[in-house]
Amino acid sequence: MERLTVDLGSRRSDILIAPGLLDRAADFLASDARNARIAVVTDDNVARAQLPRLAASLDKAGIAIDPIVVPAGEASKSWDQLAALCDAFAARGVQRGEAIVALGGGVVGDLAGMAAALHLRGVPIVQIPTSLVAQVDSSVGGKVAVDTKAGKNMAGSFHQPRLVLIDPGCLATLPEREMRAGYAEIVKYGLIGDADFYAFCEANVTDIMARNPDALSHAISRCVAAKARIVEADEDDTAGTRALLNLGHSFGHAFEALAGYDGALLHGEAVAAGMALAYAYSARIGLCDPAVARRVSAHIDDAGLSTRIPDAIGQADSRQIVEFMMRDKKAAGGGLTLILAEDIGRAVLRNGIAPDDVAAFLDETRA
Ligand SMILES: NC(=O)c1ccc[n+]([C@@H]2O[C@H](COP(=O)([O-])OP(=O)(O)OC[C@H]3O[C@@H](n4cnc5c(N)ncnc54)[C@H](O)[C@@H]3O)[C@@H](O)[C@H]2O)c1
Ligand SMILES: O=C(O)C(=O)C[C@@H](O)[C@H](O)[C@H](O)COP(=O)(O)O
Ligand SMILES: [Zn+2]
Repeated sequence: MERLTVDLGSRRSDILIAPGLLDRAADFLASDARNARIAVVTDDNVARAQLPRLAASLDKAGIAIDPIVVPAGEASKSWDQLAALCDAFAARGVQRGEAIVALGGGVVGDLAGMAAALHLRGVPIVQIPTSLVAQVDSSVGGKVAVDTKAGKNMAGSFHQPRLVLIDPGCLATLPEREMRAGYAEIVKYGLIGDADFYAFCEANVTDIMARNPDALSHAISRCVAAKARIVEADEDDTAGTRALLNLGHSFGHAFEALAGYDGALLHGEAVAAGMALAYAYSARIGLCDPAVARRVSAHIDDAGLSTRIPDAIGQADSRQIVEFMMRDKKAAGGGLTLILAEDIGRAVLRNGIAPDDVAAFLDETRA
């Protein structure tokens, strides 16, 4: 079993990674139960595919689950579901110090984490990520949020998990499309700061997608270790270090908002296109070699992900895309703030980018 930590003193997270870990989850959760019960937030897909494994492990330890099941999909990252979860915690009498377990993908993790941050002004959260996005990215680092009319994750907080249990075996039941979407966040870690890992991705994309245990475990642990170091350096995303994890997200979040959170466009798909566009724009302004941008685009394409403005945004034009991008959480001062790139493994934060220039660039990519 691999053990990693996000060392933030009293907000420290322990991260355990091992195939089969879900079947041993009770070994790590016993202290979180009260009156031999524990509240588990999940979604309806994961309730079918993976909850029975968690329940069996806890049952052996004499602990019963109080399942709270939300509908699968991004639409659940809403004010309504957040309020319903807070009410459910209150109805179950969840007390301070008693941890909530989030079993699922990034939607469940972000939503349950947000509700845990609010209930009684904060109860501990244990993340058990079951999607690739969640295992390589969202379960670590404490960003929790819901989507609002203004855009993706516009109301949120930081609520570090006490514990993250990552069982790559959970991915056996994850649909292919979700695996591909998760791969986008894996590639991101190579692009922002680790050219060797990016080369590993290029060479091993087929094995990762095929859920080859060695390739998958290596990718998960490299991403989680990288994220742990970034979060330790800049937990609250104010120093410009954590912002690099947002590569592709300014474009991507705008696409998701315009597509409407109905499943037509997944987060990872939006980020994949956003990363290709961030590199293409970097080449356009002379920040990186156009050959580098083409290499990134070719790899994203090889992984079965689109590098273009998604059809799911319908009739929305470049101005509307840029309007959402202006509301990005990274925005500071005038103009757009984007994560751009000088090379593979060298992402940079840039402020004051002219919105008109980005709109013109987007128009060109559509032509
Ligand atoms: N907090 C962060 O740092 C962070 C990082 C990245 C992404 N996110 C957020 O995460 C969300 C995307 O996460 P996601 O891609 O996991 O989406 P998701 O939670 O919707 O999960 C994807 C789909 O796979 C299903 N699923 C999950 N695990 C499964 C399994 N083992 N077997 C069968 N089906 C399974 C889910 O039911 C869902 O239908 C977005 O809202 C994004 O903004 C947050
Ligand atoms: O953990 C982070 O920091 C990230 O940026 C990881 C992203 O993959 C993730 O999608 C995150 O939720 C985006 O954060 P936001 O602050 O842009 O909403
Ligand atoms: Zn993301």
